[in-house]
Amino acid sequence: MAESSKEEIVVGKPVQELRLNPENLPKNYMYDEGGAGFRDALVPSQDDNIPVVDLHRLSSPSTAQQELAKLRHALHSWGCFQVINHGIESSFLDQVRDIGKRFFQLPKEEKQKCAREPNNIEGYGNDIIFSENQRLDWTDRVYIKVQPEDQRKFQFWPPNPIDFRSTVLQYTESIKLLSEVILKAMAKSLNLEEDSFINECGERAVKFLRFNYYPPCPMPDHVLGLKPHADGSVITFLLQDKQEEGLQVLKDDQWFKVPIVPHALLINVGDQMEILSNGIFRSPVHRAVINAENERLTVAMFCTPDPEKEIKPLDKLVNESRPALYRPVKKYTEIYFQYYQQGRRPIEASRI
Ligand SMILES: O=C(O)CCC(=O)C(=O)O
Ligand SMILES: [Fe+2]
Repeated sequence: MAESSKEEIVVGKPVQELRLNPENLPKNYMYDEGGAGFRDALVPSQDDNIPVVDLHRLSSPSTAQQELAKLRHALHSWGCFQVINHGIESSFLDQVRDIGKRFFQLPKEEKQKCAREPNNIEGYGNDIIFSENQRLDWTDRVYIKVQPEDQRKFQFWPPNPIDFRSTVLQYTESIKLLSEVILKAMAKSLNLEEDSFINECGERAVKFLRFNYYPPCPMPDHVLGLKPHADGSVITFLLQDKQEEGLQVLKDDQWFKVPIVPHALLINVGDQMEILSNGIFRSPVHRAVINAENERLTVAMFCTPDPEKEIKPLDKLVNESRPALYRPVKKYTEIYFQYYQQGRRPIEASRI
């Protein structure tokens, strides 16, 4: 087998095409050890469920403290939470899912118009293949940088569906506002100045949007939609599929199913937030499983700092009893994908 390199060695076929030939699934998609285990994850108990944080309660003086305590607990124990009453209309969230689904239904030639280029993640495509023995994910994607505005590369944005661009722009604005509310609340939950995390991200903070499309798979017990990973972001907003579950999160060495909460967005702590919070907030390892019958589509918005900013534990969270647990990092997104495709966690390189 070839050693893993930093160059893409071959551009793989779309997963949507592979599924039409189930007898010949490439071995890189197969996990022999899978068994029914992949899809039999635990359901969180009522007493220790993935917390649901209500933004109305968070902004109302009589309930704010209780909700902040819930948020802090969520970020420390699960590293994720579902947010409700976030102000984004459910019908608009449906529209965001819908433009994604309609894109993946287009003919191949139409989708190829915004195909990613070798060694580049932006555009329509799937895993970058760095080595022959790399495990591959059963997913096709559209991955685009949506902020800062002057870094948008519209050649990688689908020209079809016709309302793709306007919907994405509106969604980006909504998430930008919501992310500020969430980052302020996260800072307050640690008794920090409310702009602490926002300032660390900088005025030229970067947001990536990714549509993850998981076609039905003939071997769902031996193939993963997305291999175990933690996000490289500060925080990630995940709009789940309306019907199909598939996301699992690792806690105390066990996989738990992440339920679908109607109208909610799931928020994940990313590695750069784990570093900023000096490990108080946990960037959780998660994965996506698939099924034989139905497609699944999710939309992830990764909020990341200006890559020129150095990210390190906030001074106020470092003291004698809790020394800095991470070295400073810069341009984390660039190293992230190399590690990801090797099934490794880039945060290990930063841990002291
Ligand atoms: O599709 C999912 O459920 C998970 C997506 C995810 O983890 C990601 O895009 O990083
Ligand atoms: Fe993720």
